Amino acid sequence: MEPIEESKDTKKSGKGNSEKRKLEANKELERERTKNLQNSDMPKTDKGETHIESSKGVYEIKDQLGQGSFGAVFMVKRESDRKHFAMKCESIHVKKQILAHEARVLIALNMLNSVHFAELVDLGKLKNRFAFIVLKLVGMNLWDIRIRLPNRKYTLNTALKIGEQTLEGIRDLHRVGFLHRDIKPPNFAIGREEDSTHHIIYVLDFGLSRKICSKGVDLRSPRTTCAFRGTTRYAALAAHDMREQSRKDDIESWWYMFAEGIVSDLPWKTFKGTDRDGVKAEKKKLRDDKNAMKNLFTNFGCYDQMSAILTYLDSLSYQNIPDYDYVYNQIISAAQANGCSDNKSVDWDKSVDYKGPKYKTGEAYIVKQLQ
Ligand SMILES: Nc1ncnc2c1ncn2[C@@H]1O[C@H](COP(=O)(O)OP(=O)(O)OP(=O)(O)O)[C@@H](O)[C@H]1O
Repeated sequence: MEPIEESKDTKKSGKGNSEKRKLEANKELERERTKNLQNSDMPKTDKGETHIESSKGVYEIKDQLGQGSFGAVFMVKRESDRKHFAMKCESIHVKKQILAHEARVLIALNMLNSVHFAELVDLGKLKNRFAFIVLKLVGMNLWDIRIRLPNRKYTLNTALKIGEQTLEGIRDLHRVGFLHRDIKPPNFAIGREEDSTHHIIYVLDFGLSRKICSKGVDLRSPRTTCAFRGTTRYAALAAHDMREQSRKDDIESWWYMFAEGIVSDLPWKTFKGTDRDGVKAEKKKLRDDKNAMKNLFTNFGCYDQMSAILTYLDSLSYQNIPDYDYVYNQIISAAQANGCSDNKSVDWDKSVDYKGPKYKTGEAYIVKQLQ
């Protein structure tokens, strides 16, 4: 699989080469040590630790679904009703504990009743080992779906429907007062056929999310400088410039992800995650050189709309709340121009009409009672 070059949460260093190498080697050792500690904190199914208990119920650990810097994610079965869920476990040896933060974001989102977020069903702790949250189980992520398609390409109809749902998901996250700050295809997944949610797209992973609203304040004041947050390929220009991100920057990252869904290969596809300046230059070129934008989208019949969205996003400043409905209307305009009807099937389920959720226009931008 072609990996997405990651570049998260780092600061550029002005150190000399040998010092840098030494630092890197030490960091690598430390990472290895922490990873071993973290692994030993996780449930030990091979040693008979097959059940995890919370105050609400008992979960049998089935398969491991994924691993991250935090610990691991398991598929579990709830004993009481034999339903399957995902259990995300965070070792106590993780330096930056984020699970409690993720749980807070999910609780706010569950109150919103948006379809785009996995329900948080339980949470708990195993003393001196790990904390866990239990979530609705979702299906394949958008990255894995695309790279399994012929020529790793979505049809335009599918790319536009994904654009519509992911935009709505991000808007809803903003409505409860959080930025995501790591918008990328692996952080969105479809639901599962078993519970008929496989046409719904869910937003995952709130590890880098940041609370931007508090009582009576629609947006926190920006810090003068920030560490880079996000993934180079999809990072907004503000993130490249180490500036504070706001709602518009999540939507700019969404634009790069959306554009990739349409054309498959972004001009900076082969750049390494560490080459942030190179990627930034390519992103700037899309703005400065009309032909670059034209060449990217003309064959896909949506140059006007993609160009209009990016021009609009670039006109926004830190404080502005984006007009999500305007962006959505551009997607609809592209769909109409290219004969993509509302129920035309999507690439991951070709045999039936599409029955995914429709974007709801006119929603309140900020849900005050959730702040
Ligand atoms: N609700 C879920 N249902 C099914 N699988 C899940 C669920 N949540 C997470 N996973 C799986 O676990 C993996 C890691 O989870 P998640 O994306 O939340 O962690 P992460 O913080 O992104 O990890 P990383 O450190 O790699 O960024 C996902 O890629 C996915 O495969």
